Amino acid sequence: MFSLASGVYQTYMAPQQVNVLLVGASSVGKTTLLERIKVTQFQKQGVVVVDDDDDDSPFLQELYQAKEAEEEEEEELQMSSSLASSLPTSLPGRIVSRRRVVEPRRDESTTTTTNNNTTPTPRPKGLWVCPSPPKYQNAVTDADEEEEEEEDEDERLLPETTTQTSSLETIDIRNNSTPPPPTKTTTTVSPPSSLPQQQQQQQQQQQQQQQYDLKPNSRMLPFAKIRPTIGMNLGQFKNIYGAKCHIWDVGGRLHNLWERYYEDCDAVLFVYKWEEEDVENRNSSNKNETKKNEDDDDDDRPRPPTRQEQKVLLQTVRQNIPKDVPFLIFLHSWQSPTYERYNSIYRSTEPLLPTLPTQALCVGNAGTGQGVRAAMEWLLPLAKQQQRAPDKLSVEY
Ligand SMILES: Nc1nc2c(ncn2[C@@H]2O[C@H](COP(=O)(O)OP(=O)(O)OP(=O)(O)O)[C@@H](O)[C@H]2O)c(=O)[nH]1
Ligand SMILES: [Mg+2]
Repeated sequence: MFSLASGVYQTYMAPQQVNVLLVGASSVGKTTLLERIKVTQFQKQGVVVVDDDDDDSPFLQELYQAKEAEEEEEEELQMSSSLASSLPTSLPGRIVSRRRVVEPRRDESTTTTTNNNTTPTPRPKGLWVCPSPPKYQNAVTDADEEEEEEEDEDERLLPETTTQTSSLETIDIRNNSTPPPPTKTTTTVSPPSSLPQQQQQQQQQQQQQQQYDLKPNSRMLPFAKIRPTIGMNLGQFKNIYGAKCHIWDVGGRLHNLWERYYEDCDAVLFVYKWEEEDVENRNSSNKNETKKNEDDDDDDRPRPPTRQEQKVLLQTVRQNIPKDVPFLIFLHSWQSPTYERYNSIYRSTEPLLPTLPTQALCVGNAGTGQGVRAAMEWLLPLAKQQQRAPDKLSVEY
């Protein structure tokens, strides 16, 4: 009888569970992103579903307006560099996705070109640069949001001076043949004293920057407490966009074990660290200094990955994930991505741009939370939808 009742509950009433695989090269900020997600305020229910055919939907009108405004600002920027200071310094997040495809209206693109003898920024054909709705632009202050796991909450509210160590549940996957549920827990957190003081101060300053979509009374784990992942960190969330969500943050150095998760995941969040200058150039031009920094640093992190290394990893994961599984690339920019830099980011990352409706690209910053909510808002509802009707979006354009 009990099993019958539980079966009925599981089938009709229990929230859908979505397993998200969080991968990317070593030290690109995956665990930091997971920590940020823990303190981000999400909605419990699904979000507005964008109907691409409905030109009159308020969401699309908002997009058109945002695009017009953006192009006007681009023109002004080109005309006078002094105007740059009046632009917003940062945006909460943008998503490029084949799913929200709207061809630009002809009249819009022509107005931009005629007035100024300047060519508008080329956009990849059929792609939309989608800004987050304005309601996300300020940190959310709703007080009625229930918390997730109680234990998570306790950890976040610990005072900064606490000596308590573990806040990340890490699972050693090297000898396990299957992913969760967790079988072994180890600690990845160590006291911040192992980092040089100057570095700690810099990281603290970084974290004191504006925070986006932070849950009331929450504070993110300091960077200094985030250690390299040897195994897998499991993030469990009771309700994000109406789904029970498990996030599997698998360490970058164990990338040959990622494949164990491919079959069981419902969505992939690939973190790609974006920097103006490729690490490869920086390393070769400044080898001595890098060596010195490595010696100073007690952290046992490998050197940051080059663009090429990240692309190879990305390609490998993409090839092995079924096309109907939502795949979001989180372009992690450690400097808060500013308004003016978005276009250069998109241009220099063309190979990362989505080719399927189930793929998207989002620029963000795990340190400040910029873009994090937008990313999850795209990923989770789509993963839920795909679980129900897997073939709906898997057709190639
Ligand atoms: N300034 C800044 N530093 C960051 C940010 N995200 C991560 N970091 C730093 O980068 C370090 C590495 O980040 P992790 O989140 O551990 O990277 P990871 O991808 O999980 O690395 P592995 O576990 O080795 O695969 C952190 O300890 C932070 O010091 C960010 O948004 N801004
Ligand atoms: Mg990690």
